[in-house]
Amino acid sequence: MRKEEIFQQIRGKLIVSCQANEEENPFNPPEEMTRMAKAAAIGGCAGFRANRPENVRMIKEAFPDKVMIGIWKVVTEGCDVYITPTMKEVEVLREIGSDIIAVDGTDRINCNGRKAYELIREIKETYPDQVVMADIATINDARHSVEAGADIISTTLSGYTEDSLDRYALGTDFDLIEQIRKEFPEVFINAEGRIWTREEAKKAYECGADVIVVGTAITNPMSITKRFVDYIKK
Ligand SMILES: CC(=O)N[C@H](C=O)[C@@H](O)[C@H](O)[C@H](O)COP(=O)(O)O
Repeated sequence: MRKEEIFQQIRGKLIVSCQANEEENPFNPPEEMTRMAKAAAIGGCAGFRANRPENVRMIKEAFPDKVMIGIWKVVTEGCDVYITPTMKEVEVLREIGSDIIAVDGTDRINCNGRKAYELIREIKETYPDQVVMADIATINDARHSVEAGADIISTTLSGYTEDSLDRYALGTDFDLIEQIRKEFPEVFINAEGRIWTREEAKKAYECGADVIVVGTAITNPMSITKRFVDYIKK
């Protein structure tokens, strides 16, 4: 899919992140995750975000016309960067039908000793037509990622990096969406991370997002249950 076509298909819509990374999660097998994706498709989502080749492949095969954001989380000891960290993962995700590939766009040091956002430039130099989403945590990350050539800036990592940990408790990072929109009026923004309600989804758009990704609140019954259980215990 071409970039313009992708943007047109997802602008103003909902993308559902279909991930069940915990071993004990009953939706962990790709067949189960694809079933979850089917439910999201029937509900009207415009695309998916999926982790690991087996999930990306199976969901894309089931829904070839919907936009797929492919990621591959690889955890390396002693390294904070885990979302699609190197070209090796990028090559595979491209092969199996990721319309968009999301990578870490922070300035943290990757397992290969380079800053994470530098991978964006490498992807764009090797595959100029590949649409790249930069998962960032701060406005500084957004600056680096835009300069490196990212097509989409996503708030995914706000609240999860050392320099943004204080954002976690605040829920969706609306301030960051606004900051990015103000500084980069033309950039395509994805709001992602801790969107739990329809009101928050709407607000993300009002703050300047072009698209939103919702994960846990839709596709993780384990976390949804725990949230209720913890709350009524209080
Ligand atoms: C920080 C990190 O690794 N985020 C991941 C990125 O793919 C996923 O674990 C999230 O579920 C996804 O971003 C959607 O967010 P939420 O589940 O909050 O709607």
